[in-house]
Amino acid sequence: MTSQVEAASSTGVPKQPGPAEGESALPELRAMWWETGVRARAEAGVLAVFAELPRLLAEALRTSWRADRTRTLVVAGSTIGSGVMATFGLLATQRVLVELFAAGPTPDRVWAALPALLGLAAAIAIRSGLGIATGYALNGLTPRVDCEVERALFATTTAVRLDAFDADAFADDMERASRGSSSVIDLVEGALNFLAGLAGLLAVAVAVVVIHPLLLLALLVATLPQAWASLRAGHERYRTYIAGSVRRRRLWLLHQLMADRDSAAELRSYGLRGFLLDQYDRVMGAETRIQLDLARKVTTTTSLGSVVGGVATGAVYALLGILLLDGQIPLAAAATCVFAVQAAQRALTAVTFQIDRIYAEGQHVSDYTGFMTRAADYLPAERAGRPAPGPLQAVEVQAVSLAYPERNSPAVDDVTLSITAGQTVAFVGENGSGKTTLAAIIAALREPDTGAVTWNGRPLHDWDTDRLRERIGVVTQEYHKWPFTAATNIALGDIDAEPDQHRIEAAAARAVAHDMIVELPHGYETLLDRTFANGQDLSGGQWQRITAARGFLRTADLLIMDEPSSALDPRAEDALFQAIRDRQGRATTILITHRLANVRHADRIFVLDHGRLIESGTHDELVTAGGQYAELFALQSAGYQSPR
Ligand SMILES: Nc1ncnc2c1ncn2[C@@H]1O[C@H](COP(=O)(O)OP(=O)(O)OP(=O)(O)O)[C@@H](O)[C@H]1O
Repeated sequence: MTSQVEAASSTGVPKQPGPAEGESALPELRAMWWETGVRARAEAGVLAVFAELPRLLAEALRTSWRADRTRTLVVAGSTIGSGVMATFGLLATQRVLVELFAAGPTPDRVWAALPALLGLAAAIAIRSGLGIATGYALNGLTPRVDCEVERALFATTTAVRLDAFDADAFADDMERASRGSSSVIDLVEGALNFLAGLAGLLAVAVAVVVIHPLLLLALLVATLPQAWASLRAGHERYRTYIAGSVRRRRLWLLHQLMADRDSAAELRSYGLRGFLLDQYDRVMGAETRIQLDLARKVTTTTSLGSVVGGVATGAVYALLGILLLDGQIPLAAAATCVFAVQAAQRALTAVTFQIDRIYAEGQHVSDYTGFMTRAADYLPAERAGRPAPGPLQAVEVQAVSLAYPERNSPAVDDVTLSITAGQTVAFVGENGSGKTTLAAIIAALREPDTGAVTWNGRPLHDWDTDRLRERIGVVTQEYHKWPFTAATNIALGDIDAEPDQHRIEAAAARAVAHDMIVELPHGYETLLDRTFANGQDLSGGQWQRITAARGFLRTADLLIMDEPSSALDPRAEDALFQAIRDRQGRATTILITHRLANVRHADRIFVLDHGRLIESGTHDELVTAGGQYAELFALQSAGYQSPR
């Protein structure tokens, strides 16, 4: 275990500031750059909460307005109306009390109070009605805001360039943004409830000032300590959230490792159960200690606030008594003020709770909006009016280089080559020599740092990217197991075309997948994901056949096949390469494989080494040249010779 820590530290990965006790045995996770800003805000204290409030409220109202104008207007109108009714209600209460405390026979006093009493009843009824209207409007607003925000997030995550995913923090950034997207509705609700609470407070303040201005001071004294305490408590909670960010990622990782299907077999065969449970105990131990510490701090702060608030309220009642005895205010005004203090305390509790919520959710929403802004840097440049490319005549790779972030040497280093229509060419070379990266550049999936790739003489980025990609099929080495039926898994290869069972089966046949699919419980309609009812999984080789079929489905001018046969049995491999050879002369294929026997028929073989193109020619030419290709080929073919 110690060696693991040493290994992690020796990689130069920066340590997290002050890892909690008990976690030290776990490998260090990277410090996240986006946490720096959030942490700074979390340190900023209660005043910073108020400083941010206007921005967050504006953000919430903007989002709400965009999602549903009518409902936003209903909520705003009801909120203001409700505030006005609250003021009216308190003033009516005072009027009722004045009439009831006046001199004269009781029936006369009741009759005199009746109009004010009716006014009070009307104010209460209207306020309740407005509350119901707000509830309905908010209920309708929730799904609309959720949809608007989530749709925008996915529209962005699916549009950004592939190199975004190489950037250090992008994946974490995206994870927090998706958490943030679900906070938007909380922010909107919090903001609307906050405004409602504020309207209630204002209403009380106005009523109190009308009765006696000095009572406003009393009101403030009675309510502010509690407000401060609950704001501090909220602040503590957010600080803990940030402090636990790295730990939560570790827990999530451990959940995956211990409860995931993919790791289940290795976990058992290597006996990793105890090791992983021990890691879990350490992280959870630290988490529990931190949560207990937080609970203690929060309880202390809120208790303190309650005690101070109670004393302050007592002082206010004492002040009222003095004013009353001194004849400064009538009994009715003093009694109304007691109601007002209680109403203000209720409104303030709601307001501070909402401030807390707005601040905490607002930070997550800032993660979301911040991500959307940063992700915009990764969106492909909009260049209107670019022409659609015609059928492939030639692809030219001109002095192309690409270095991944934080890598010292380029993955592709000054490569120049050309491919003409109808050719089958092969990229070969040792692991990490840059074959996949070069293919991704040719497929317009990655932009080179320097140099250019042309399609029929014009740089790739001068063509309409979508139309260009339609002419290119890519069977990737790290294919994805899409959780759809076998037929759909193949149809994804040409998703814009009408589903055509005949075409799908033909593509499957070329990839030696047809017979295997027919034998599945529901044939082409078998769901290829065990997490669904009646779902099935396939072997690695079977998945690879489906992936190749997906590539064959599209009648692509240029088909790039990256290690399409690494998991195939000899018969399937032979049939697959026969299908690839059938394209020769009719369509263009780039083949990436370590099985050199399969590239003998290629029109041209390009040999890469540490990103550089070191040899090219036909199989015979390269063998005669006696370079790296000849050496690798000899090594591989020696495995098939009988030992001497
Ligand atoms: N997304 C990435 N981020 C950082 N480095 C990467 C990334 N993808 C590849 N590399 C690095 O770039 C170099 C070239 O990788 P590439 O996948 O192109 O090699 P390859 O020749 O296809 O390898 P293999 O034969 O193992 O498939 C390697 O050193 C690899 O570690």
